[in-house]
Parts: sequence; C-alpha cells; structure tokens
Amino acid sequence: MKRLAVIHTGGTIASRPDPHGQGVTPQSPPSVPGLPGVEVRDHQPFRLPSPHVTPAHMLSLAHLIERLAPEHDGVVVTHGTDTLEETAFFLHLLLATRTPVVLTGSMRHAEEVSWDGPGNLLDAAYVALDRQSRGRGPLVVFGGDIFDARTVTKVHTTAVDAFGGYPGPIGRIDRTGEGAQVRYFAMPEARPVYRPPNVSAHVEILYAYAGWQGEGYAEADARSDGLVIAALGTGNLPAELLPLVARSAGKGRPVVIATRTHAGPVLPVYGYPGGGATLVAAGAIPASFLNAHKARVLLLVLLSLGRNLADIRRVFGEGAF
Ligand SMILES: NC(=O)C[C@H](N)C(=O)O
Repeated sequence: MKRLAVIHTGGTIASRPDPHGQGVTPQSPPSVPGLPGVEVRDHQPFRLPSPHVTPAHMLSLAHLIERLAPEHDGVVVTHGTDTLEETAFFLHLLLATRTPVVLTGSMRHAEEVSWDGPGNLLDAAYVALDRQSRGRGPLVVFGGDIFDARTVTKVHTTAVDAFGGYPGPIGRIDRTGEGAQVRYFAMPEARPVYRPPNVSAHVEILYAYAGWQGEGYAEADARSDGLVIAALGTGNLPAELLPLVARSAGKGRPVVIATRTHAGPVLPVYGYPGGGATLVAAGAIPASFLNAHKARVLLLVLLSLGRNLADIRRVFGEGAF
C-alpha cells in the first residue's frame, strides 16, 4: 500500500461562499478523490487565503514536510494560487528530501459549476506517487501541466490554466481510464539546500516605471536588510536611481535587480546612467531569471542565514538554486 500525505493550507481549493460573511473564504479542503491502493493521510497546519501566507508559514510547512516525507511515498500541498509560486520556491530552496512534493490549488471554488479542485488534487496525487518525480524538488501541478518551482508563475487572474512561466512545463500528467500517464521532458537536477533557522531578514520589493525618480527608495532602504527592484527590460532603471543603488551597495546592502518583463534574464548590457551595466558596476546583483518575488525569497533566505554580500552575489551569479 502506498502512502500519500496531503497538507491542506487553504486557498480557493478549500473555499466556498462564506455563509456568514462576505464573498468567498477558505472553509474546508477537499479529499483526494478515489485512489485505490493508496493510504491518504490529511494534515491541516493552517487554513489561509494565500495572500495571508508569510515566510514564517512557509518555514513551518518546510519543517512539517521534512517530518512527513520519510514515512510517505509522496506529499501533496494544497495552497492558494496567489502566492503559491513563492511557497513552492521557498520549499525548493529548503527541502533536501527526494520524496516528491507537489503543490496544487484551484481557480474555482467548491460551489462553482466547473470546480477545478478535485481534478488538480488527483493529478497532484498521481504525480507525487510517481517514481519519476523523485529527486526533482517541489513541483507545481496545475491543469495537467507539471512545473519547476524556479520558473512557474501565475499568469492569469481567473483562467483555469492559471500557471505558466518561461520556458514552460517540465512534464505532463494525463489521466487514463485506469490510472494516469506522467511524462517528464527534463532530467532531475542536483541543487543546493539552504537551511535558515528563521526568516527574520527584512527584504522589500520596489517596482520600476517610466518617470520613477526614486520615490520610496530611501524609506524602503532604511527599513530593509536588502532590496529587490523589479526593473525594466534586461535590468535597467531611470538615471536618478543609479546613485541611490550605488549608496546602498556601498553600505554593503544587497540590491538585487530583477525585471518586470515576464520572461528572460537580467543582463548588464546598457551603459547609459541607470542601464544594467552601470547598476552592476555600482554593486547591484542581477537576479538571473528569477522574478522579483522569487528573488526576494532567495535574498530573504540568504540574509536570514547571515550570508555576506560576496556570497549573495555568488549564489545569484552562479544560479545556485
Ligand atoms: N485561486 C486562489 O487560490 C486565489 C486565492 N485568492 C488564494 O490565493 O488564496
């Protein structure tokens, strides 16, 4: 008999219209629909809409998965979709287990005509119990697609196929009459594991726009241990930002440059004031292909581990995640 742990954390997959309040709220999670020969054990460490999930919740989730993984063939985590990619990437950085860990959720709640919760949950269970999923780090399963935690991102606010991300899925699950077919298009990779004792560092994200003169930068810098900027294109900013970034970097404060563009790396190409080459020369750290919110998760983990600026630069530069 195979054993599957299902950890419910809330989100739309556990939601329905609130009988006493306003709108849709998390109430009770679904069970995995019929899987013969599988012992399913449910856990519910918290029940939150995912905008209420914090790095402290993610850390407690990582500890719970580490405890459950050795006694199970697979672990499924149900989660709200809004911050699902941050939790998936956080777990990707922290978990050492080879036991498959699969995150999923739903876009429609239990009382909608086309509730996608049970189907996504069943797909996630099949993927988590498949031996080919071992040693791949946490995966996200949504709409039959299997995604890597580093690249997956929510791409639509309402569509059922809400997840995508460049360069796309690394696998596919399709249910057949009697079971499921799981196919991967990528090999499992070795990756470093980070073990922060807490997530106490403070990291903020600033979002760049045409005409930004640095409003909000000094305040964010004063409150933070590190900053992430969702910059323009390959990682460029208006000229006014260059001295501000240089000042932070000069104080030894990491400033990570991600991009608000939806795909592609950050590269030090442009040499005009504020161009990516000038920001890197001033000490900024390119986020590689991580989006701003995942770059924030990585920076938070590294700062909480007490890593210094040179080490943080190396981790982002070598893609050690
Ligand atoms: N589809 C969802 O799960 C969205 C919901 N607001 C959440 O993230 O909790």
